[in-house]
Amino acid sequence: SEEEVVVLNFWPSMFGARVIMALEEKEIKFEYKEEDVFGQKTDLLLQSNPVNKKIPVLIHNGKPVCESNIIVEYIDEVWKDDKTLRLLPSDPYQKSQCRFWADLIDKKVFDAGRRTWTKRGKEQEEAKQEFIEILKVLERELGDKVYFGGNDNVSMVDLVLISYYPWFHTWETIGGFSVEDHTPKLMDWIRKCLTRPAISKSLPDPLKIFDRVTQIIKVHEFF
Ligand SMILES: N[C@@H](CCC(=O)N[C@@H](CSO)C(=O)NCC(=O)O)C(=O)O
Repeated sequence: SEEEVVVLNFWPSMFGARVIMALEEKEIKFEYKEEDVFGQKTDLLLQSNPVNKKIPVLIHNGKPVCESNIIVEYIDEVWKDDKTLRLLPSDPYQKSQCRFWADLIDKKVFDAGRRTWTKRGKEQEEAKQEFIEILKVLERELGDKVYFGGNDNVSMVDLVLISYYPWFHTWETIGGFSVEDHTPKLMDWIRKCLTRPAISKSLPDPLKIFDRVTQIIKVHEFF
């Protein structure tokens, strides 16, 4: 087809991963462009996202879309026919709940997770507790469903939360805890998501992330 879809990404990014997973789950062809966001940003990135200068950016027929969850909704709206997976419900109320959980995850999981490796002592302990607490809230929300999106397919909420999974190993190792111990049913959901090729092939390798973080800690002498 004449559609041109380009994604500007940075391989460890949970925000970029959910955009890639959305494209893969909906079987949309796209061109992947890696950005060295903490080094030299390309002119394409600076022109495509002049306000925040961040990845991910989706460029659809030359038009840039920024902010990961806005990109996922755009993808869901633009590519929708009866044989394409829908990532958000069409019912306004159900859609509002989907947005609520995606927003909560990006507020809480990102912040607490990051502090499990950037803080030490009491602050690290607090971050660990917060992280485990939000996972428990999410495990309760999942309940007996297979996915957050229901029993047969993933939704935007599943993609947003699973996009953090590659970071769990780092947070558990540095933080000294195990997600499995606290939220076994959420671990089952993770394993279920990872059986989906569109998800497993789009997520960065947890060990590569761990290596990168340990390098950052050494270089910045965080502690
Ligand atoms: N709210 C945005 C966050 C994107 C972001 O932080 N991108 C980071 C890389 S991943 O951590 C980024 O591009 N940072 C470059 C910079 O801050 O200059 C979204 O959801 O898309």
